[in-house]
Amino acid sequence: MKLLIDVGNTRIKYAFDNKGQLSEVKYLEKDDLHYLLTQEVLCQIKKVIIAAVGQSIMVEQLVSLFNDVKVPVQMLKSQPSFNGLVNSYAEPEKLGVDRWLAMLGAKHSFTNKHLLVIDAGTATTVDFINAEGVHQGGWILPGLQLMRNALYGKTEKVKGDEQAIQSLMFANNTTLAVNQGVHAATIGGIKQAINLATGFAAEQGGELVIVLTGGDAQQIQSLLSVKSRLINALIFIGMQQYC
Ligand SMILES: Nc1ncnc2c1ncn2[C@@H]1O[C@H](COP(=O)(O)OP(=O)(O)O)[C@@H](O)[C@H]1O
Ligand SMILES: CC(C)(COP(=O)(O)O)[C@@H](O)C(=O)NCCC(=O)O
Ligand SMILES: [K+]
Repeated sequence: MKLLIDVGNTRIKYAFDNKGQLSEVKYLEKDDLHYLLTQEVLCQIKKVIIAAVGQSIMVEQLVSLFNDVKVPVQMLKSQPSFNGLVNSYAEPEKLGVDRWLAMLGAKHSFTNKHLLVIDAGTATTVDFINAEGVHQGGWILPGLQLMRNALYGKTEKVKGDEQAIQSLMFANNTTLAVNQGVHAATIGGIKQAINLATGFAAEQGGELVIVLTGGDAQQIQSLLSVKSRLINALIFIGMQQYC
């Protein structure tokens, strides 16, 4: 059994791969580490695979914990190409490994499709891969929480709470104006990406699939007017290709 860990800038997620079977995805709480390090669980873990884009101190702690108990740890990095996916960055390792894995997960889930992969986490990332598996590039936007926090932090009178948004209408109080505003900005950006991706797909022929993942994926999906697929475990499906 392999333990797969995804360290994002907000949360740490983990799942187990048991001979190709993926467990459900869990959010790492403090007590979980004690559980993972119990003899019962540890003797089943043959290897730990980590993909990290943040929280370096936590990552160091995790690595040293598993080193102490002699469980091998593999740190993943974005590569120039792997399993038919081609990285477009001139410096491939600089592409966030979570973006790389989400693309690998999407490509594995929908073969021979043009893919627009959206990871709505701390940042909202958008990446486009053509049906041949060649990454055409992407965008990094502040995530929903980050946009709200930027407003709360740098203004005096803008305050509010996070709210699930049902509509993108103009708002007439501060809280809704912020919440609907940041959602509208995000959905607007995603629609722009869909337009671009649709153009590429029409030029090259073939179907476009929009794939969502990340903490805010459900919110975003509910506001998108076009069909999309939400895969919570997308990054882990990508990680399984390194098992
Ligand atoms: N229970 C939660 N805890 C933290 N963030 C949450 C929660 N539910 C939804 N979110 C949203 O999800 C985002 C984090 O998503 P996630 O995919 O875990 O990010 P990352 O991979 O960057 O750590 C937050 O910015 C927030 O907007
Ligand atoms: C863009 C990101 C901050 C997203 O991180 P997340 O929201 O998952 O915490 C991360 O993928 C990252 O640090 N990327 C490196 C820069 C790049 O991809 O170009
Ligand atoms: K993310």
